[in-house]
Amino acid sequence: MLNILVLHGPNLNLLGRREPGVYGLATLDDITALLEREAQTLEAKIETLQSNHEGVLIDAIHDALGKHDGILINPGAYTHTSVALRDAIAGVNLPTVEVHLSNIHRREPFRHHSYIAPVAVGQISGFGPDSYRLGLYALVNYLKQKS
Ligand SMILES: O=C1C[C@@](O)(C(=O)O)C[C@@H](O)[C@@H]1O
Repeated sequence: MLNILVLHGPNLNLLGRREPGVYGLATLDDITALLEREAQTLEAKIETLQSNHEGVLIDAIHDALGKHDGILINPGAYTHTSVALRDAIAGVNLPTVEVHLSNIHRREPFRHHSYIAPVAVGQISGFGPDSYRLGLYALVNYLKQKS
């Protein structure tokens, strides 16, 4: 059974009350429940972590080696700032899919650039909680085709 690490970056613990006009009303628990259901359908397993700290996310990526087959990540604002997160993903070389609730490309210019995208298999952006569901689906299918 494929084992996927789901990572959420800073401020995503506030989902549900954080800028609902941009991010909607779903909480992180709602998204985890959605992903658990999708994982069951795909016959995959997920493990979830949210952190507001760059180093904790980097450690989790390192720890994924040998434990997880792929990574689904919403890096939050670290998308646009973190060379270290990008290097961690490149370093472990585990297939990674980047997701965003909002469409980062139709928002402020500083959100248009992602340090993560060049080291990801792909990016899904703009579909609210469905970005995660579609991302998990795409990642699992990618891994199944590879093996
Ligand atoms: O924290 C976030 C959330 C986000 O990653 C999204 O899911 O739409 C988009 C980022 O620009 C922002 O900093």
